[in-house]
Amino acid sequence: MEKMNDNSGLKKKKIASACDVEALKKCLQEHKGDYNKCQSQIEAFKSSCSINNKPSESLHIFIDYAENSMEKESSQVLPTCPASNMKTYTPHFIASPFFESLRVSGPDFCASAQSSAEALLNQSNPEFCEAVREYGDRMRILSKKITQILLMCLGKDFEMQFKSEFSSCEGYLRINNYSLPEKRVMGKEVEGLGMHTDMSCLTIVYQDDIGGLQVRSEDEKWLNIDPLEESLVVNIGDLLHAWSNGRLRSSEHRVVLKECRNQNQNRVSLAFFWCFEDNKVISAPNEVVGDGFRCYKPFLCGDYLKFRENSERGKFEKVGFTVKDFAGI
Ligand SMILES: O=C(O)CCC(=O)C(=O)O
Ligand SMILES: [Fe+2]
Repeated sequence: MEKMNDNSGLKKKKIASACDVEALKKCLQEHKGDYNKCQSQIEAFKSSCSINNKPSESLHIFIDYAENSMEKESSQVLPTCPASNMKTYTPHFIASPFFESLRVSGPDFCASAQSSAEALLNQSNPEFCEAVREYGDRMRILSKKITQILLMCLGKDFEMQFKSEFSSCEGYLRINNYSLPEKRVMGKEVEGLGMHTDMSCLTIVYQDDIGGLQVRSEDEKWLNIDPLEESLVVNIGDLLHAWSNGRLRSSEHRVVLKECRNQNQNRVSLAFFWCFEDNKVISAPNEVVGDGFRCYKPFLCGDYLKFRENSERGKFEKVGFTVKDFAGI
């Protein structure tokens, strides 16, 4: 029997601080990152450290607003529409005939949302601005926490790299709107967004209840990532893939437009991309490469983004260019 030696005779229970990740860290280290073996620590971490990810009331206003503003935009003739010159808006046919997207950038999500609202609708909307700010700020906090956990999974003391390598990361949000094709061939899948990897460290996706997101497994099978209430999807992007020398694998994914009961319903998703700053040189630290081969040449983050912007996009069955094409050795 354990000896109690403090005055009260009771062993004091360690109370988890706001975000005490020690237990999880220890478990992941002991089991070399195998999270299946750390379920109880993960549950404890979730309850002590998670932020409330349930889309708030204001987020619904924000999604409705985004849908309405994009419907208005897409019904206009693009060459005469002032917003068609807007760098933050991706109209139909750029990535896919059924996809359009509005970008809102940090660190000041509110200001960015405000200028998009003004350009799209010629009016400001404080509610929209506030909802985007709240969502963007929460996603930034969540991205940092997830990155810290991923670094722990790489091995002992890797989270020490967080401060020096990731502290200048910033995020941007894409509000994606997928319309459904009017004519459909039964049983034929329709491409909403072609196969691609994200140009981020990581991406956090909120999808509505329609579904359609698919991720390609290592053995090249497409897995449906079905919407789950109160859940977000996290993808590792190309920047973290290169920084970790391929140990954290960038996910190949796409969006399939499904048969839907209500054909008038659009699919909406919010993708938050957490990225290195443009002028960061991305080079896997020696500790990360270890005894293995270095797989990527050091490169400037902004140069990779330019390369992707100017190169062929992914198709339904073929992934577009990735960091392997740009910096692979
Ligand atoms: O709409 C989705 O579920 C995913 C969107 C996506 O992959 C992207 O915007 O990069
Ligand atoms: Fe993506």
